[in-house]
Amino acid sequence: MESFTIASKKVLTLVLVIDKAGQKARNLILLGYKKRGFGAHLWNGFGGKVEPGETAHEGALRELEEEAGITVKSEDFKKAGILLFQFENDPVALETHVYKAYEYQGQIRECEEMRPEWFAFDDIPYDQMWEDDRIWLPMLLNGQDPFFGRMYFKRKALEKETKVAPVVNTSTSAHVNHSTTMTATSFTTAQPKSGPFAMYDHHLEHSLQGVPHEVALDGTIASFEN
Ligand SMILES: Nc1ncnc2c1[nH]c(=O)n2[C@H]1C[C@H](O)[C@@H](COP(=O)(O)OP(=O)(O)OP(=O)(O)O)O1
Repeated sequence: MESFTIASKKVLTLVLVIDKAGQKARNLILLGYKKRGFGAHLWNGFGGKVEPGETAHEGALRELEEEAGITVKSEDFKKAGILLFQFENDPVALETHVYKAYEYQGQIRECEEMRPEWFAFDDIPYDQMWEDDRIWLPMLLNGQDPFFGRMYFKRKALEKETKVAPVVNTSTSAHVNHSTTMTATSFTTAQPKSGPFAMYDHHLEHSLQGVPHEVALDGTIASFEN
């Protein structure tokens, strides 16, 4: 897979907060509707880039507070795995550290980037999420973690501008050229499913001896966190 070679990577975090309701009520997961930026118009966990000087654990807690308004005690925060996202013809991979929490403190609130909402486990909006989520999220919810996944994405064919057919104005019989141009943004808004990327391939490993801590540039696990 020549076009998926990694030269460098960015470290990101992704946090899933779960409310285990007990036997009678339904288990719930907190997702956020991303209002802007990378992955806009998709539901996702909370997270973002790890800042210089931060560990992934610290960055994940910070992003959860910024995006959902809640805090989690370090001891209630569990590493669920690493997902390495690679994009065709893009040498920068996204090494995403995934965490889960069953307890939290504070009031959940919306921010300018994310709109949080609880979903029952059997009502998760997978058709409005990144395509890889339906592969690993059920594993996380069933306690089949830690996992390590490599997900390969191809950019959808959006670079070329798409002309919409001219419209005939029947009242005047005039041929009005309303041809418009579809941009990546309008495509994403109209068809939120998987955003402007399509998943091309994936490899998922679990039952690892430890939780992956870092991924080497050749895509293999560099070290474990125990
Ligand atoms: N494919 C896929 N599946 C599931 N989750 C993700 C992906 N790709 C991703 O990037 N993500 C997650 C990982 C992060 O939680 C976010 C992306 O973070 P981003 O919004 O770019 O980071 P911030 O630091 O918040 O960004 P700005 O504040 O700088 O806009 O999506």
